Amino acid sequence: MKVSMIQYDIVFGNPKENYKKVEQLIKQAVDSKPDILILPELWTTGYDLNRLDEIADEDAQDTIKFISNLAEQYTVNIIAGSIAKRMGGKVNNTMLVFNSTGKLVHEYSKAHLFRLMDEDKHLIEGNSKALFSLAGVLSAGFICYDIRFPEWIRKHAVEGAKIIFVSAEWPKPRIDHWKYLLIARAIENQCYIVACNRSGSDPANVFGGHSIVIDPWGHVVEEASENESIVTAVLETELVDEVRSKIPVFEDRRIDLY
Ligand SMILES: NC(=O)CCC(=O)C(=O)O
Repeated sequence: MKVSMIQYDIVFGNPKENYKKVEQLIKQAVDSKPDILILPELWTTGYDLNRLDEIADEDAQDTIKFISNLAEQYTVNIIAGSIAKRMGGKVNNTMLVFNSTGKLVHEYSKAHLFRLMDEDKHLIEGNSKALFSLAGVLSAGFICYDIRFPEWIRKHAVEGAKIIFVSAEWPKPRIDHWKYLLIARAIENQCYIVACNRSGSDPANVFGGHSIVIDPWGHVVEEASENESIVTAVLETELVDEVRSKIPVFEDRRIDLY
């Protein structure tokens, strides 16, 4: 399986400009014939949370139409990062997953809100699971701060997820946490990690890039620099079963103790 991560500099608070930019980047990315494309967190608005009244996507309708058309046009599965989705006056940070016919197959709203970037003041947390099947592989998709909660990721690995996708806007000052947390999640869950961060900056933060693909042994398969880039990697999903049978950590858990 081939995956491409679209690490780009999100235009602050401007969904129209971000749609234009993402259309160009997706057109570029499909040249390397990936099975799955992934975008960063809150890619239509960035962290312009004070203006969500104006710029959140009502019921995600604009984004669903936009990404669904691109997925169908290029026959590619798209994990459309996350967007600010308004429903009934409340806004979630929601990941949207489309298959290669353009069908929306899964939605997940960020379960852990990140107070340091004021998410708790503007957004509501999600309550649903992150598991989905795409391109024939059982996977799970999380959003940024979620990766600091190993129990949440483990729950999905135990239920069979072989690839953990992550969309993020992770700031540069903690980019070492980003890398080490993701390597730890790959090793402890014996799965692939495909994690797409943004690059560039907004009025409050500089973001760290370094989108990354990690294999089930914890080895880095591909890693971006800090700059805008599209990074493609090949995943050998059989490796997940191989590692899980060699060191059967899921079976060896002491669920009677913890
Ligand atoms: N957008 C986020 O959730 C950022 C999380 C983060 O920076 C962290 O250190 O955790």
